[in-house]
Amino acid sequence: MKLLLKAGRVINPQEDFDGIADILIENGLVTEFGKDLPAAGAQIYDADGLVVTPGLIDMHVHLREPGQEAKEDVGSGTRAAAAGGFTTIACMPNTRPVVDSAIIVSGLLQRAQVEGLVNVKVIGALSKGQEGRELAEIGDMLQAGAVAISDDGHYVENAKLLLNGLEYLTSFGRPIISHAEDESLAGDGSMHEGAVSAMLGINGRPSVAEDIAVARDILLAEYAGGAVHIAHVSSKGAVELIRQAKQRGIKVTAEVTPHHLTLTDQAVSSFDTATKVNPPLRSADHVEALLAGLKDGTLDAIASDHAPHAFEEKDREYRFAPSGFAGLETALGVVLTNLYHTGKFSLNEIVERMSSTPARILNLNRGVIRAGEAADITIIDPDLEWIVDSTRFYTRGRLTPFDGMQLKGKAIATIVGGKVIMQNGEVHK
Ligand SMILES: NC(=O)N[C@@H](CC(=O)O)C(=O)O
Repeated sequence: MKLLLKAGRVINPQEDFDGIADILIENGLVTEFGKDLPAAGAQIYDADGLVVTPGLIDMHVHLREPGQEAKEDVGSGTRAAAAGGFTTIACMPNTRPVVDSAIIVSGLLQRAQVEGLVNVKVIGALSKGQEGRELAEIGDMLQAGAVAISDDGHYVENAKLLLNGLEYLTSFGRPIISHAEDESLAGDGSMHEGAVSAMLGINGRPSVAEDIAVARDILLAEYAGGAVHIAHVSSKGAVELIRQAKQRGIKVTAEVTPHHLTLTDQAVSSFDTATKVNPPLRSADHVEALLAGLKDGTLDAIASDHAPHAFEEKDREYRFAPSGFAGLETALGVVLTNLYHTGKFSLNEIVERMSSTPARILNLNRGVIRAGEAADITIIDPDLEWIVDSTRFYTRGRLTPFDGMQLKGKAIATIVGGKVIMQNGEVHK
């Protein structure tokens, strides 16, 4: 089957290309890329007026399999990814049981083959059971196909364990992804510690909890010569520490979420548990620092931290509700509305941070449109105005702090391996 994407504005940061072009797809691969390609025998997708990019990649997703399918599973999570314009996602290991052995990695990859609509990459746990005591079967998991290692959802309190992990991973060229919030400081808090938490009478998770953890992780990475990736950076102190570490040549990369880039702790004033997330939504000065960090390359990638929970779990008093909310179906719209349409970021900068860069960090053969490579492509209407309606989400965990918001910009087609799996918001399969 041949598919010709006709006359779209192709933004392909890896090749330094931004211009009108056609893309010919055959048997799952991009075969030609250029002007006025012959249409003979091909199905045509008219991309005139649309933006065509390498498939978006979300390197931080909770698919909840195995064991927590009431929140999400591979089928519902990858449908949500397709709806949001993502062609590849990497899933976190804080499941039940934890993804801490090769057999679970293989099982999950097999499930993804059968049930997954988009490419699923697996991140294995750093410690057995994510208990922070003993290293998990890291080498075996990487051999089974895991692309990174993380105890996400948990702070790795034991510095020796993290150091051992970093040293061990140097021989594999894969990063440890760190959930950097010191639990002794943040543990009993439900939101950012500051004026708003004081007013609401909710215990806070202070930004210094994140700063301390990031500082320690950077020092350990430097000492071990290993690579650390800081997940969901949310504090201005963390941004500055990462900036300095990069200047010193330490192997540190970082991601930031659409919600931390756009919302503040003011959102919690509603006591809506859809605003509860780890790390928490912080004050405006932190948001400013995150935007500056993303702009100057201190923060490398945008990742959703899609963390769905069942409605009844979130439908509780603020401090008892679990942290996290759905992110895959709003990520691109939130980013385009707040970063592109405000003139702060170019489309090229956004595509880089949502596709090429996560591909580089996870060492994936993706994030570029090039003849001979897999035809994973996202087609975006940057000017489409829409209202977030969580009742129409594909994810099972439908809570989001963006519900009801008017956004501008949306993925209107998702192509994975040459197959159009989402068109105009409808996911096929
Ligand atoms: N980010 C979140 O708020 N939640 C994550 C776990 C975590 O990172 O705390 C989840 O798995 O639900």
